[in-house]
Amino acid sequence: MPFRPEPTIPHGQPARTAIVYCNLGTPDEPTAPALRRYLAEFLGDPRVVEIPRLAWLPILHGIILRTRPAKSAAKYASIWTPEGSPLKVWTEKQATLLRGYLGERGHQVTVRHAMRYGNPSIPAVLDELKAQGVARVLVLPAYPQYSGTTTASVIDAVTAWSSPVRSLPELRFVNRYHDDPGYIQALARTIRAHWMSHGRGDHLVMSFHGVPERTLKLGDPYHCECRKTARLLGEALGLSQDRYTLTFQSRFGKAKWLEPYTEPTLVAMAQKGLKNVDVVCPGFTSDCLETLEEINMEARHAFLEAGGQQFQYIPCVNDSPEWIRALADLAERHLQGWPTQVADHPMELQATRERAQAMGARH
Ligand SMILES: C=CC1=C(C)c2cc3[nH]c(cc4nc(cc5[nH]c(cc1n2)c(C)c5CCC(=O)O)C(CCC(=O)O)=C4C)c(C)c3C=C
Ligand SMILES: [Fe+2]
Ligand SMILES: [Fe+2]
Repeated sequence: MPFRPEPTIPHGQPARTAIVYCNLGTPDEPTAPALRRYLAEFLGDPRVVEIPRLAWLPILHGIILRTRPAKSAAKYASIWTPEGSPLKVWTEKQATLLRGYLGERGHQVTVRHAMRYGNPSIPAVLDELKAQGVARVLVLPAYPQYSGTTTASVIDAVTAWSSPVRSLPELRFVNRYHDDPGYIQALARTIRAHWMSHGRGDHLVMSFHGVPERTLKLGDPYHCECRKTARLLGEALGLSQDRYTLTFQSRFGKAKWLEPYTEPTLVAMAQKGLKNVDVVCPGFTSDCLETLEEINMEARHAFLEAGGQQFQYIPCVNDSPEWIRALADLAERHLQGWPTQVADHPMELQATRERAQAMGARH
């Protein structure tokens, strides 16, 4: 490891450093009331819908929250698992595995997951960590590409929590890792493994969550970062530019969003004679409604209806070892300078020295 030596902490001391791995959040149940609560919080966030509050809140509460919750609940019901929402299941699993990886590397850190909307909320997790005496918190969003709508909103939630707190832990934020080699390799390996076991289509569509086009004009780097991820992923897979296409999905509302849109692109491809397509969603680090329902159900149906013959959905990086290793590397880089390495136990050190001396080693 090329890292400089870090201060160590004695054995048996509580971990005073924490990582909060933050994802978007998901409803507690696939029901209209649970969806109403979740969507009210999500779509009430001024980072997500940038319409003046006075105009937006009556539309949100008077129209959208009367109709959308039931429709969205039916979609969630179609992907729900016995353990709950896929986004929740994967996010929890990723945090557990990250804790294990970092522990194996000798770091004494608490790893918790938190959700920007819904539960466990960012303030609830931070309150708990503070009560445990945690002195340093690394906030690691589950979003590789920075967007004001997602990453900055996580930062808002943390700073809103911190503003009434007198004695604050040290805080660090990871803003982006869209071009991180570990992330790109984890994506490339997931895709190659899928090709090896299921065969390869004639074209790869890389579908990212969209944002309103206006945010690009206002300086949001999201579009740029999606393009860079797509280019690096294409290079890692050895694909020429005509073998893959970058698209944007999940448009919300009437405004223009980033183009090209995923589903119309797939339909146009099928109409032009493309028979076999592979679709991957590199901006999503865990499978969720937007990948399992919107892509693997709705977009699949549209492609096949338009004349396509085979639609292969390639799952997200989820709990793949390459991805967890990439997350651990990323966390390790951002933890630098914080005392997280557990010192070797003095008794064990002594025993090792004695063994080495008995074997004739020179110190
Ligand atoms: C990956 C990054 C994401 C960006 C950027 C993003 C922007 C964004 N989203 C909406 C509206 C909705 N998104 C919804 C679901 C959803 N969005 C993301 C990620 C990003 N969103 C994920 C991972 C999910 C799935 C959550 C899950 O529970 O599985 C939904 C809710 C579902 C529905 O009712 O359709 C909405 C609404 C906007 C407006 C926006 C940027 C302005
Ligand atoms: Fe979204
Ligand atoms: Fe969607």
